Amino acid sequence: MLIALLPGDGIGPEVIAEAVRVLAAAGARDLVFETAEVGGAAYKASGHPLPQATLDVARRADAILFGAVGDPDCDRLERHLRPEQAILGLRKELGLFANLRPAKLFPELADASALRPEIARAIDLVIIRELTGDVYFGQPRGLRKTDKGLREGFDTMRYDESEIARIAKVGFETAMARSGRLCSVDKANVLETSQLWRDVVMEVSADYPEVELSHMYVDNAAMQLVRAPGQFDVIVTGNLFGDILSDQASMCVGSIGMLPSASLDSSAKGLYEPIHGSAPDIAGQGKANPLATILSAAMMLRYSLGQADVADRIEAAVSRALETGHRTADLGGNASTTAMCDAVIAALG
Ligand SMILES: NC(=O)c1ccc[n+]([C@@H]2O[C@H](COP(=O)([O-])OP(=O)(O)OC[C@H]3O[C@@H](n4cnc5c(N)ncnc54)[C@H](O)[C@@H]3O)[C@@H](O)[C@H]2O)c1
Ligand SMILES: CC(C)[C@H](C(=O)O)[C@@H](O)C(=O)O
Ligand SMILES: [Mg+2]
Repeated sequence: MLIALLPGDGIGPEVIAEAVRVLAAAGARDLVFETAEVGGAAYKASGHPLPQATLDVARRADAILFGAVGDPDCDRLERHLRPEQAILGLRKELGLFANLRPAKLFPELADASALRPEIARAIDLVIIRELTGDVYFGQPRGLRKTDKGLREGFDTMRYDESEIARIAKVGFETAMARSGRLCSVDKANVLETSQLWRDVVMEVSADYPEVELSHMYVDNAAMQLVRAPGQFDVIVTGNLFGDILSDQASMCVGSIGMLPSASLDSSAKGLYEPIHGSAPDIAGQGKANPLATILSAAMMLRYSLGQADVADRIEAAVSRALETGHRTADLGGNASTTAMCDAVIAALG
């Protein structure tokens, strides 16, 4: 099976290298890797953040393991040349509309959570974020001058009912496979897109009478995630709200360096990446927590490669490595990126 490795920028290459080591040590079967440049690294090498050759490898591959993109050197470039366009382009071009972001507290990390340990212990949820629509991709957008000569920026938040229905189905199916509870998060008290979102989610719910559906406004959801996260099992939400809530959820389980993700199309094809970015502030220092990427690799084995047994072994090894006290700085420890990965490999047994 062909895996496209897209390390990207900043800490991306550091954490991808560790995930590849873990895949080998865990006995993942029949993997062939092909590495390609993406993001700021690709821009600097070839003038485009998502070169055609990279897109071609991503299309040919059975799964994609992605590090992170984002480079301060590129912040002043025109938007279409910025590194972040690469991940947005991959999601859109490959039709990866369903983004699964599980947040589960490893019991050993109760003290690393931003929440009180007794609250943090209850966290085992998944955020299902719509990934190819919303204000991220809506047209028109741009910068212009108003009649008064003022600079004005504008974006368009939009969803059509088919986009909402297909992500809602992923939410309901996921809820069926878990506790049977689904919370749809929107801003239907203000936004037309959210009113449609709520209507369509309710329509789809008719096909899932076993699922207990609730609705919550996103501002309240942000508050409830901190107040009583144990009430959530599956959250389904739009692209922008899901982006923000998942970074928040990561601190509830200890660190942004802990949250993996799967971005799926309607088949088994997927892109797997940590939810964090290129972290330029710690890049090149051996400080990055590799666990989000290692756990993303485990998701890849489970969802795209049919190797759930190996995925289970990796997740158990992460748990054991944490139990034995190994932690990177974001979790309050002093293990380097490589030492953290060594601990996971040792725990594979
Ligand atoms: N999918 C992606 O590629 C992706 C995701 C988010 C942000 N970005 C990009 O990354 C760049 C930096 O963005 P940002 O600073 O807002 O977010 P970030 O996630 O890169 O970093 C936020 C903070 O978390 C820390 N952090 C992140 N990952 C960590 C890890 N694995 N271990 C330890 N600490 C970690 C960083 O050091 C930083 O202090 C920007 O260019 C942004 O657009 C890319
Ligand atoms: C880099 C950026 C475009 C991206 C997003 O907003 O989707 C990131 O924050 C993420 O969460 O994957
Ligand atoms: Mg984000």
